[in-house]
Amino acid sequence: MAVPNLSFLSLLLLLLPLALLLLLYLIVRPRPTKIPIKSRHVFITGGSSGIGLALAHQAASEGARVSILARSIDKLEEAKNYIQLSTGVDVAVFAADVRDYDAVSKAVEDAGPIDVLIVNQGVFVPGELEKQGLDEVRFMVDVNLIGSFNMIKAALAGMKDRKDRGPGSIALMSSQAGQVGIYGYTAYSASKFGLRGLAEALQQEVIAHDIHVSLIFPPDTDTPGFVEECKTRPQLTSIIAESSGAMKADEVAKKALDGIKSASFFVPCNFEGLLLSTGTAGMSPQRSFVMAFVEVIATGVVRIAALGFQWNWYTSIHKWHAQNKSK
Ligand SMILES: NC(=O)C1=CN([C@@H]2O[C@H](COP(=O)(O)OP(=O)(O)OC[C@H]3O[C@@H](n4cnc5c(N)ncnc54)[C@H](OP(=O)(O)O)[C@@H]3O)[C@@H](O)[C@H]2O)C=CC1
Ligand SMILES: CCCCCCCCCCCCCCCC(=O)[C@@H](N)CO
Repeated sequence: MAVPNLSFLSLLLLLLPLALLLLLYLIVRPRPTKIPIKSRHVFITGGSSGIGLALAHQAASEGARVSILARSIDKLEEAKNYIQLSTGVDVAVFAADVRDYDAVSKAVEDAGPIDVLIVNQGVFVPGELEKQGLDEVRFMVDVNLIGSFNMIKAALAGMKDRKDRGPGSIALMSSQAGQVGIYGYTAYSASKFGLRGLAEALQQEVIAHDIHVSLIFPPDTDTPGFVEECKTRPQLTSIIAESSGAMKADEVAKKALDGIKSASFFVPCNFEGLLLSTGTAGMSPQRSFVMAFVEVIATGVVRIAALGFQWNWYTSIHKWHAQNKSK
């Protein structure tokens, strides 16, 4: 009697996950798709430094027509020369501040219709809110969040009008601090969490036009901006951010471009990022039925890991305060 029961049980154990996989395969929306890069117009904001420059270099190497936008014309020219020397590709440069809608509109108009828009510009001034001026708070929200609205708003009509030029992409550079709030990043995290709401709503609005939204979540990344940030970063911010290690700009750019090409909505960049994306999947769209399966199966365990990280971070915070009573 025990033998048929056992084989029935193992059959069930095999069939249940298969049935779940089949169900998820049938229901995941939007449907998976691919975004080609070669011979297409890739427009990158903040493309003169760090992650944006690495993205511009990578896209140019893959045969894209690349445009970069940032404020400083000197840094733009330097980036242009560097990419020209190492890939032979001539990159178009546009000097504009993303906070200036008219300037950004003019740049988009001059650049011509965009196939892949990478909204990557960002500023980060770390510090406890109590010590931070509201001008600094506004600066981060303006550049990181409102600047992204300006950019998308300026490019959207032209992108929808692509006709038969193939699927389009709008990618937003968030941060792991846009998935979990981190000490010293009240304004920065708020600006990056804002991008998630923007991205989720926008994806629903542009899917009928074959435009696909990606949200990229890098950990600390070695860039000129990061070197600057580290000069004033609170010790506790560094202690907590270290949980996810650090990456090179080229590594982040590669992950980001791969994520854009596979039209992934969430684009984590390292293993901790994969855990973080699984743990914060919530109501975000998921195109991959395999990743959806991982999310469904792993959510409980990942939540335990998340609580473990919070335990560790709060322990560090209490310890730090005990050792620095005067501050
Ligand atoms: N480095 C890191 O640790 C991480 C970075 N990120 C995010 O990645 C993105 C890029 O960061 P990173 O490469 O480190 O930054 P960098 O400071 O190295 O480069 C920032 C780029 O954005 C441009 N930029 C800044 N402000 C504006 C503005 N108002 N209008 C137009 N362009 C602007 C800069 O040029 P210019 O100054 O001439 O305008 C530059 O090209 C940011 O969104 C950041 O939040 C996410 C996670 C980690
Ligand atoms: C469920 C388990 C999760 C496990 C992993 C959690 C690790 C989170 C670490 C967050 C680090 C945030 C760094 C932000 C970097 C950044 O954006 C600044 N350098 C400014 O640019």
